[in-house]
Amino acid sequence: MKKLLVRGGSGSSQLLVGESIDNLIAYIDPRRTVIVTDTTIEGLYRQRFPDCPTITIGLGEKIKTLDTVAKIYDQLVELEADRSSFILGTGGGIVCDIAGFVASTYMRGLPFGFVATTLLAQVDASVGGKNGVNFGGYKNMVGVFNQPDFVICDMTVLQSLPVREILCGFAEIIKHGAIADERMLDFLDAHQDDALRLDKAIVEYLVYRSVEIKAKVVTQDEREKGERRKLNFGHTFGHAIEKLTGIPHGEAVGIGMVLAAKLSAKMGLLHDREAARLERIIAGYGLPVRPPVDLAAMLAAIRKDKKREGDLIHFVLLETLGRARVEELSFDELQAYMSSVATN
Ligand SMILES: O=C(O)C(=O)C[C@@H](O)[C@H](O)[C@H](O)COP(=O)(O)O
Repeated sequence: MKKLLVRGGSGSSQLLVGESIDNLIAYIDPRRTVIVTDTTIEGLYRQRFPDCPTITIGLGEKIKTLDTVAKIYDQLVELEADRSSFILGTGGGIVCDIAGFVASTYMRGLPFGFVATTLLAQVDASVGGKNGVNFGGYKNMVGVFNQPDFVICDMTVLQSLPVREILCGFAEIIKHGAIADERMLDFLDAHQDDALRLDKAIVEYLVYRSVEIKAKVVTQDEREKGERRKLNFGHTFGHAIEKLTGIPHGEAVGIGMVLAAKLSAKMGLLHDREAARLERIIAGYGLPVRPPVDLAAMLAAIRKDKKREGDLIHFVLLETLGRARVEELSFDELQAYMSSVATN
């Protein structure tokens, strides 16, 4: 097991890559813990959870709402959870986002930790202290920055994931390579088959390296005033596509990264050959690369993005593979560049 640390304003978070869920008891006091999980994880791992009260929520992005949050508050009241309680979010990104938000707001905040059970949650969603829910159909519109005490990433639980879910995790891994480490892209290229069959050593390296990149950025800029914006590479188009089509987050981010790389090339930053290479890597990991909706619809959805300030949007571009930069673009500029970018 390898440990990393995220230092944030609200405290530090220990990231435990390769730790087993069977050692959970070393990190919590079961008498004070309430587990928040979903029906799939409860079915698969209930026997391995410590004996604690458990709140089980449904599945899918549609339940990531304030209604679900309110239902969890009701159950916490029922369980007489108080300020000495501890919330353990056990599941994928949706469970972690909701559980972290509930823990951060119930009685003005309880301590919490995560067991991240999907590849996407291990490399991204559970790390960095962004906890929140969707509102009005728009992604993560209501939330807080608040670090979990710990995140456990147990590699063995990944074996039970559906293929489509695993591929979504690879989208965020590729993103970390694209913004911060070209050698990681080389590695992803060279070890594609082993990575896709979840070879333990290969995947553990990719999870560790992703978390290392993310932990460094978040420690520098927890509240996303500058450097952290780069972690949103591919997410401006990605969130728009996710809202418009309902396809899974990682798939939408894969398409969003292809579009952002093409935009970077159109703006004279990234070489066309590099944009094409990134697209090839994304496609090689079984992810879609063409937007299933037209540009006008995506731009309309982007107008509601959190990164918009007036008529400007902070857009993450690539200068080269492994190096990102954030530019303020007006919607007119974005439309002008994108209308000459091939999207089919
Ligand atoms: O942690 C971050 O910061 C990120 O932007 C990582 C993203 O991959 C992640 O999906 C994040 O939750 C998106 O945040 P949002 O603020 O754009 O909703």
